[in-house]
Amino acid sequence: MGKNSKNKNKSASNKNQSAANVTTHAHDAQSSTKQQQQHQAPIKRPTLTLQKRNELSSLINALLEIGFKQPANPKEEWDQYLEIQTLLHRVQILEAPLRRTSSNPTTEARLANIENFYRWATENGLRFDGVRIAQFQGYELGLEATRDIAEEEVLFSIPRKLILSEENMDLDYSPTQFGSMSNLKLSYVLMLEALKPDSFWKPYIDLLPERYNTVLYFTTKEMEMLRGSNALTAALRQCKAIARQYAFLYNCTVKASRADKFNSMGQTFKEQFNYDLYRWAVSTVMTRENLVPRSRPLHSGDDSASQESETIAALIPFWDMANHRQGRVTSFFNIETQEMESSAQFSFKAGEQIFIHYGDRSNADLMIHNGFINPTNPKDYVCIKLGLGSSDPLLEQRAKLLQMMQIAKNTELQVLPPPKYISSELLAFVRVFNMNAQQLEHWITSERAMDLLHVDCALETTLESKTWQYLQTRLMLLLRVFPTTLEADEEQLAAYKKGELYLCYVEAMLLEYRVLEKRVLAAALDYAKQRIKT
Ligand SMILES: C[S@@+](CC[C@H](N)C(=O)[O-])C[C@H]1O[C@@H](n2cnc3c(N)ncnc32)[C@H](O)[C@@H]1O
Repeated sequence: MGKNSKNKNKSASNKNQSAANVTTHAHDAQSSTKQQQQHQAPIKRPTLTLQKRNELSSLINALLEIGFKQPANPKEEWDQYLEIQTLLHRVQILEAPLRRTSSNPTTEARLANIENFYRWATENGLRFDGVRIAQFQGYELGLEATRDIAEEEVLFSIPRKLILSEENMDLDYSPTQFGSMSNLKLSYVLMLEALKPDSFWKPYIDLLPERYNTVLYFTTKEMEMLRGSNALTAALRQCKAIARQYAFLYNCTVKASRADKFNSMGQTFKEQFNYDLYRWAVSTVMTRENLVPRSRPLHSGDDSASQESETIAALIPFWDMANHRQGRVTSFFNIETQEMESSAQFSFKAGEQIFIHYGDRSNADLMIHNGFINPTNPKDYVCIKLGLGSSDPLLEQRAKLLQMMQIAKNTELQVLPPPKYISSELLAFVRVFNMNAQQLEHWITSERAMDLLHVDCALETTLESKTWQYLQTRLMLLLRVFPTTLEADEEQLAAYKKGELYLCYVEAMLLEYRVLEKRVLAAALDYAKQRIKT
């Protein structure tokens, strides 16, 4: 639920939330497109030879095998990533003839499709006032105020008919193995529509970027820039998960058994599906999705309250042209009108860019899933891994005390930017980690275990100093594993900003991300040092 929503008819629209299950209904728009489809002469598209298909099959098997292998250590994780990239590169070479020719390779080309988009969107119920889509340096497209706009003023409303979700999937002719993988289903729907020459959604798809800056588009050299960073594992896992999903989709569509039903579009999909198309669709979803309530309850007899609480991932044309600025969520799905509504989170002057707030996210999360970072992110944090040793004789007691504070014994905890530095859970974990048997016994039997979460909790001096010593050492080690120092990175970033050093968008983002992560760790390290002195 959106933090600023009190209206029970409005369902929140925070991009952070995860999505839900499958439905049995398709949109009206979808079925009319289906009818048109049946009367259409088939388009001649390139297909792959049997030999290439066989080669692809063995690459798919290799991707699945490595995709399910758990790496034993960071080196193995990195090596797996390199192996997956090599396999995907070979896949891309084999699939090259299937690549979609995009009508929108540049921002200017996207803009050339804008009149068509407006016509389609307004004919189908988009209402907007004082806003237009425009180009902005550093953002590609965004929303611009065409007049002065007051805070809270309604900017636009988008009807359900213009919202693309898994509900547009024709379940009679779709793979049954998708289960509750909402993002995968939405990506599948988007790919189907992108392959249809006369899709209802074509004017929207023609306005989308052709490629993205998400981790799926990083080269291995770019990924290497994250060496030493706490974001590396999450970035590698994301690439691995998407490679695995591609192989899974290949098996349940291209290599589907004869018993599986596919309509003519499904047949086209079987021939045309390729990794590049999936990477594009998944990145479109990752960078632009929002959550909306299902249009109909999943089970008959469900009331509107359950409809409201069950949300699914969706693409919302026009709304998804807005860029992010930290603030508050001001987009809601109005259950009564069945429209997505957005109001202004600040006042805007004519000509200014209108930003919306996507939700509170760390820079690592923004970089991995959205392909940008926020250099002044007040909600940033750096996740570090902590765990109790299995040979620790006090393991059970420590785990018990941690559990009393709802902290897992193997977990990731947050280092925060000033003025907080160390999250409550991180501090409590390190305190418990450094306790002796007597201290553990004392805190387990006391009713004040939660006090350990507070920085000013009264603790024995030796325990308090061991805690801050431990944090100091850990933070120092985290900074040391980076191949470059903070000072060297700061210098490079300054040179880039002065125009003395050329970096592409992703390289500059990665360099700045590294600087921001190191600044958070270095500030927390200074803080830990101060705590030791006092
Ligand atoms: C929902 S789309 C917004 C429209 C997008 N700019 C376009 O041209 O289609 C989200 C994407 O916009 C860009 N973006 C959004 N907010 C940004 C910001 N504050 N800084 C840089 N890029 C941003 C990122 O590429 C992100 O993945």
